[in-house]
Amino acid sequence: MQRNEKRLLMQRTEPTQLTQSADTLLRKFKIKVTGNIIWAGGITQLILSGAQFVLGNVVQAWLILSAGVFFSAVAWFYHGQRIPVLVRVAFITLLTAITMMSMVLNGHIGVYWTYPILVACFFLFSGAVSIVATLMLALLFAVTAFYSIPLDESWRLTVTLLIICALGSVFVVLLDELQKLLRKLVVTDTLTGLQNRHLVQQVLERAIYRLQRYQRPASLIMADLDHFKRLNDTHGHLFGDQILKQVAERMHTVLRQDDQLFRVGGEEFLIVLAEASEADAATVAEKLRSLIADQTFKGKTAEVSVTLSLGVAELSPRHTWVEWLNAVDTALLNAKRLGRNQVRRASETKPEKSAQSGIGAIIEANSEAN
Ligand SMILES: Nc1nc2c(ncn2[C@@H]2O[C@H](COP(=O)(O)OP(=O)(O)OP(=O)(O)O)[C@@H](O)[C@H]2O)c(=O)[nH]1
Repeated sequence: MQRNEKRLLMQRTEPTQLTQSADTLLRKFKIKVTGNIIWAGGITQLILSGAQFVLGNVVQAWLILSAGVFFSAVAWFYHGQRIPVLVRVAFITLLTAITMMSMVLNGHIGVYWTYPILVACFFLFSGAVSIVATLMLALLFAVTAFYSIPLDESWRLTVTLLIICALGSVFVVLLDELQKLLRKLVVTDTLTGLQNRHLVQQVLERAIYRLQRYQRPASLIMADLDHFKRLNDTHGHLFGDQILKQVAERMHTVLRQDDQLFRVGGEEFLIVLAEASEADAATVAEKLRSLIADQTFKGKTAEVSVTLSLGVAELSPRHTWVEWLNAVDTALLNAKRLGRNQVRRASETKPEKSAQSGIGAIIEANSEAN
């Protein structure tokens, strides 16, 4: 199978959901939750205003009705978008004011609204801000309770509000951890533990910026295991997986700390070398080649020899990140054509016309899908 065909097939079989970044997914989720909370706030206030009209509390009824109309308008206006912090603060402040007023005028009846407001606050704000904001609200409600309902009940309310604050804080911390984990999972290749292709564009663009701004060189190495299909067919896919893991581990031993190693395809690896000319990168590539070829690999069921073909390309000031990737890809293709188990440089390779279907175009297509 042609290399580019193989990659396009891989691209098609990856679920779209996985190609979205963790941040995009979480941002969309937060937008949805925040919008729904404001809608719920608006509709609840509209219903409550009706009840106040029936009870004859006209001033309260108008106040609550205005809040309900405002919240509903905000939810409608910002539908599917991030609601600005100031609007969220206004939402919570208005609800708090209405609840405090209700506690003063109606005693216990107002108390019931303190709980959903605290919970909403945890959803509307994130991290430490939500913890501090809910604590402040709990204190405000407690003070109002001591003023408007019997003392023993005020204590009970204060304790239950503080319990909600504590539970909510645990929820915020867990969510934060989950977000970090999700972010890591999205950019990690689960088989080898290397970075997958998600951050490639970002890392290459940073290298381009450093070259343009500070004239710092950078080079790429693209490495592909030779005849890996044959190895899979002979020893099985699980054996192939063991070899892939060991190859990744061996590669690490040659690289410096600030070199970035990605697994960008099935048996294909990309290395971004900061501060390296093409000659430096070719030296590293040659070390990698001999490190893989000179020592056998031991899987659970067999011991095999494996070889690696590598392409090398230095970043030039006229390169976009896609062109740079395609340059190294073409050099690798050349290494394959010339017999495999060797290193080829982009400077000695004629650029390919089919750059549009190369690895650069594929990673670009994945980024655009995010
Ligand atoms: N074990 C294992 N195999 C994989 C994985 N991803 C891709 N492959 C296999 O890698 C092989 C790649 O085969 P080809 O595209 O024909 O390439 P090749 O046999 O290495 O040939 P050249 O690259 O031309 O030297 C296929 O058999 C894939 O199934 C993986 O995660 N684990």
